Amino acid sequence: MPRYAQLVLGPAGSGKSTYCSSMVKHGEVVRRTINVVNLDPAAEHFDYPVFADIRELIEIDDAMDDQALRFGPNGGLIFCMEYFERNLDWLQEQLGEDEDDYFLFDCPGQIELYTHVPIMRRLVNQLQNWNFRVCGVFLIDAQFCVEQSKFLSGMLTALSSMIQLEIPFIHVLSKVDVLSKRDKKRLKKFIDPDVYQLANCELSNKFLGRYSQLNKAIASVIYDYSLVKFYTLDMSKEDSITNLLTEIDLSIQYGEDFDVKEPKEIEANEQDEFHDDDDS
Ligand SMILES: Nc1nc2c(ncn2[C@@H]2O[C@H](COP(=O)(O)OP(=O)(O)OP(=O)(O)O)[C@@H](O)[C@H]2O)c(=O)[nH]1
Ligand SMILES: [Mg+2]
Repeated sequence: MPRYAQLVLGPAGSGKSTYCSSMVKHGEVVRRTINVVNLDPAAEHFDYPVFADIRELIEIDDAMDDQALRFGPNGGLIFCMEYFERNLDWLQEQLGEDEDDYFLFDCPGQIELYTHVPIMRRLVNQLQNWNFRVCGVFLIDAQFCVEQSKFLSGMLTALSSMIQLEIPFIHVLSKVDVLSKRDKKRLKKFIDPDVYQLANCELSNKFLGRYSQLNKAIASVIYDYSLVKFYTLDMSKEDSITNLLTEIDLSIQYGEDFDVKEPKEIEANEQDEFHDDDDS
């Protein structure tokens, strides 16, 4: 039986850890076990029950306090992730070998990990060797959408991660509950955006107008990768979480391998329950 993994990605503060804890809570409601692994050596706070924590292997202070290394926060984080990459047997030990496990990996927000540093790609390869079906869930703070150029830059980061990791991706606009009614209406044009229209919309802005060729080129790259589908996540609505999890499960064919109960099996179970009721 395959195992299932979501790499929860996105810029710092986009809502990755909050997403993980809301998925765990949702799992409890629908009686599904969803485990979370913290992969952020610099994490200070999260409120989900952590199944495995990279900080038991190495944490950011180990790198930054070392007088010989003399790292700053970003260099220290990359150092920690390189150390993690050399010690993936630690992760294997933590994950165990149970079948049809479902894990969320709460990843660091540093962009370097998704542009040119190969660590996350190696992690994906290793998880796939351990029989995991892996997808990327990329969060962009919906408040980014107030300005098209910010939104386009968020999309480029998502595109870079897609190219780097070569796994199915679900793109999420997070923190929708924070938006005003007006901004929620404006959001519609970002869910299935006409990227060309977006790229051109700032021509009026004198400064940005000079970059119209660049914006058009960015738009065509994004369009070619059919990146433009976004899902919204409004934490205040249970069905928003349900719908998003359904899309993600589809992208990793979660549940396709469960043995479908034959009708007679279901009937027999119902009979048993029926008799049990009689005996009680
Ligand atoms: N209103 C609202 N606030 C949110 C939501 N998701 C996250 N936040 C807030 O946004 C801030 C950052 O959320 P985190 O979940 O820590 O973001 P993160 O991506 O894990 O951040 P890093 O680990 O630093 O990269 C916190 O103050 C959260 O309470 C949301 O859906 N709605
Ligand atoms: Mg976090």
